[in-house]
Amino acid sequence: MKIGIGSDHGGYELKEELKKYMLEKGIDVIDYGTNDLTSVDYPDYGKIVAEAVVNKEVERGVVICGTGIGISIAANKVKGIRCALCSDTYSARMSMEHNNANMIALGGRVLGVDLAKEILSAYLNSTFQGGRHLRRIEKISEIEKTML
Ligand SMILES: O=C(CO)[C@H](O)[C@H](O)[C@H](O)COP(=O)(O)O
Repeated sequence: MKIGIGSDHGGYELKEELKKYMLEKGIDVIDYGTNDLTSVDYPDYGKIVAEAVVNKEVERGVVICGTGIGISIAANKVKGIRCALCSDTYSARMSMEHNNANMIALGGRVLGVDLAKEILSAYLNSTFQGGRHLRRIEKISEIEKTML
């Protein structure tokens, strides 16, 4: 599996931890920045990872800012993205099983590293269940088509 990861400065430290965690597990990771704690703007990183997912450079994306809120909002503006902000393992699993989320967002100032790893693992180890959930995902795509 190839995962794209990105963060602003508020998510940088957690990004580095999660990148190391995935690499240790043999997961291919592309890091889209940021590369240090210098203040940057989360929409830039939400967008670049979201575009990498939509363009199939990576299979799924992980984005991190201070709360995960801003970067998830930004990622969800890219057509075809379903980015789920997760702060517990159940939601992370459901985001894939029910919502087929192609990205998750995490809060670097909200989550401890161990919980963040558990959330990421729950997300990566889950698969979309299809069925009634597919119908609902398709309705989300229909909404996207009507957007101006
Ligand atoms: O998106 C956010 C808030 O909605 C993130 O938490 C940002 O990382 C945060 O806003 C950055 O704040 P800072 O005071 O500029 O470090």
